[in-house]
Amino acid sequence: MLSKEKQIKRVVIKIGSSSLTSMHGEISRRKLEKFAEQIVELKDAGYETAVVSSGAVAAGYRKLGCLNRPSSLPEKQAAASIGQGLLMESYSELFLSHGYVASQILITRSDFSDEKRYGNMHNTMNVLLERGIIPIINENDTVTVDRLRFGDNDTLAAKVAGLIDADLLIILSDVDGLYDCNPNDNPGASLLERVHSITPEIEAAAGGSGSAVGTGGMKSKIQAVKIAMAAGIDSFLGKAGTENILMEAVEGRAKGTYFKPEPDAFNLDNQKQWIAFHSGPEGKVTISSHGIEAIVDHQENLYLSDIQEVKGRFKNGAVVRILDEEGKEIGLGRINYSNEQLNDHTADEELEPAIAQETFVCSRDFKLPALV
Ligand SMILES: Nc1ncnc2c1ncn2[C@@H]1O[C@H](COP(=O)(O)OP(=O)(O)O)[C@@H](O)[C@H]1O
Ligand SMILES: N[C@@H](CCC(=O)OP(=O)(O)O)C(=O)O
Repeated sequence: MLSKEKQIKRVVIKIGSSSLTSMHGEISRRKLEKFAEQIVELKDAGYETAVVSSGAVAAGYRKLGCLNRPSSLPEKQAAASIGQGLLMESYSELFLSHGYVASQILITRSDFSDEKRYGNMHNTMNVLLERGIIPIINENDTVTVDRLRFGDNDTLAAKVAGLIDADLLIILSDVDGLYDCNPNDNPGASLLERVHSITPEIEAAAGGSGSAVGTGGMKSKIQAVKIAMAAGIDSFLGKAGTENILMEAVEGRAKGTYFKPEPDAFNLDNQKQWIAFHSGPEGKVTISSHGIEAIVDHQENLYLSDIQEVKGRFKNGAVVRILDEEGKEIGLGRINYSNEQLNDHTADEELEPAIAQETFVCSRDFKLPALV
């Protein structure tokens, strides 16, 4: 179940296309209404809720003149540009009828890797949530480049959960949890009710999408849960459309799979999360064993005298990979000097440590590569 000591206040709810569409792949007003009603119940009970909603392509492709959900990227983007507005109109109307205001936030992958935009998203969402608004978030489909897309919204939802320090990430899908193998192909599959770490067996059990409208399948949900777990956030995966599923999920008694980070999971603050998951490290710095002792074992700052080798070009303030003498990565950190200052020995140690503890993330603790 959820951490006993954890008071759930802020929740991110992700709903997939397959849970908002009819048999023919178009948006189902009835499903949208039922979903909105459950969110209203959470709001009435005092929870701050952000919604990551798919469905823009589904809501728009018919009006674009396509008979079926398109498969080419330009057509999907065009369909999303029609559908996103319609989807928002429906959400706004449904929430307003219960006295709540919805807001739209469209995000691309690069918004997370740009630290300023990351900070702006963080501040905007905090204001909205604190004022009782319901942010409705989706990928900004019309402007995303294929290679840089989230594609599915599971990863986006996990990153949003980290961004706003959510207490729980709820992923609603067309399946009532994670099974030990794809239940669509295996009638005897068993539901896994509690998961404490994403093992290779779990990753192997998670297959692709079973529907024509879903994109990520269980694979992308598990990757998303991994990101949430690394940020110390509990997740729940359950079936959309189930009566009271949202309230039961926050109360820790819903049917589905609860993912609870291991007790030793590292709860990264916002700055460290950005360094760990969103920054693009720009260079490599090898440090001495004395430096490792300081920055890893004693949680102290790293000083210039412990830097042995510098690779790549970076400005002061960039995030770099930190390696030990054998070339093994020990973490990521924001370096206070440029590669030129370090190589030319023109850095002034008096001013700042090379890497401060507050801007260092140890690989041992977050257990994930950067830029997941
Ligand atoms: N181990 C598993 N447990 C549960 N579902 C699985 C598993 N492996 C693959 N799946 C598939 O993942 C699907 C859910 O993902 P997806 O279709 O992308 O939904 P959504 O639109 O909600 O994101 C399920 O319907 C199921 O077919
Ligand atoms: N951004 C897209 C979502 C893509 C998608 O299908 O995601 P999902 O159903 O969550 O696997 C849309 O709104 O149509």
